Amino acid sequence: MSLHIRLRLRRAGFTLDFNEHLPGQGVTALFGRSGSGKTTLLRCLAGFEPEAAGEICINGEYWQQERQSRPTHQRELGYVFQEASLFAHLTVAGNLRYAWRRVPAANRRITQAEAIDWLGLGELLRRYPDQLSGGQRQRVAIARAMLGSPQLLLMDEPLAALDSASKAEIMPYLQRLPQQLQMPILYVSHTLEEVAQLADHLVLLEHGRCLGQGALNEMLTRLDLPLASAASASAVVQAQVASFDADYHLLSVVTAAGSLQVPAPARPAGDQVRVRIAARDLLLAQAPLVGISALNSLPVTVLALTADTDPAFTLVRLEHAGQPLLARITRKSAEQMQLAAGTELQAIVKTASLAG
Ligand SMILES: Nc1ncnc2c1ncn2[C@@H]1O[C@H](COP(=O)(O)OP(=O)(O)OP(=O)(O)O)[C@@H](O)[C@H]1O
Repeated sequence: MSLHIRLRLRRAGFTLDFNEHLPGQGVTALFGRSGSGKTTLLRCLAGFEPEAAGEICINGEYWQQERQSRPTHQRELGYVFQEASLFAHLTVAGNLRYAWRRVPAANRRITQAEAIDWLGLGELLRRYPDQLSGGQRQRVAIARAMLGSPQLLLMDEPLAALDSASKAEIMPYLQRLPQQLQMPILYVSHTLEEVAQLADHLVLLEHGRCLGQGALNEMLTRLDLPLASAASASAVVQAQVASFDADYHLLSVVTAAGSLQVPAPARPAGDQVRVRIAARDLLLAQAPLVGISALNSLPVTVLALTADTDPAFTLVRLEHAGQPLLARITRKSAEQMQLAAGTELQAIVKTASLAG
């Protein structure tokens, strides 16, 4: 199962030149700054850019092979835009039914009841789009895109137009989608927090080219990419909820090699969560410390070091039970501690947060 995308599109002052194999399942984030070509790549996949040359093969099906290119309506895709474009004259139920009816019965992979349940639309079915909040409209747009039973779901910054409360409301629905939907999702974003919450895989775009792609945490902590020196640089590790301390509002989570206490609301034991550890929130010590306020300490090994873009700092890539972590410490400390690949240390986590 994979997506093979080889595309070239020339415009005045910009060339998209992309040639990658991407995972055929889960959420792949297309990340990069404004103008890096994220939307252009999605538009080529959707068949909106007739000038684009190359090859698009989606889990074994060719949508484009050099000069042979399927028109948009023959590409089984769902497209969710920044702003939901619902039919204003139809209720939520009507919008969903419209999408569902367009798919021949034999090709339907999702029922209306599933889409309504997965996006929490039960209470909204009789409303018209102008009676919905921005976040609700976007949930309907996602359900409608899913009901087209696509082979590929394209999402272009679906949260960008929402305020932070609406973003927080919609996020849990998005986080559950990959388990519910058996279809790959390409998700465009320029917000690292959003990517940390949602993506399994990350493609980094710059000037229309792919700078690198890989599993989320691998990419976030690679020292040769600009992600590691971003102000919000962080690692995201997989963990399981063990317990909740209601007195202190701390969630105990277990990672592969130890537990962490994370300030977060209650979650049921056994839930899989992502824990985000910002590079600036890691302190490094040569031996376990006692009598400090940080609650979490992890044994780590230095994998590599590099200069930060700020000359006062050094970026350190660490490994903790096979998971890469990232620390941003002063260059002076790195020199005084004589850090080098292979050095064993304790990483003191000042604070960690749940990413989902
Ligand atoms: N219709 C168009 N005609 C000509 N140039 C375009 C057109 N649309 C986009 N571009 C240019 O193509 C480049 C890539 O734009 P694109 O919208 O794909 O970037 P992006 O990474 O999605 O950016 P953003 O995050 O701001 O949406 C930019 O230089 C942009 O100015």
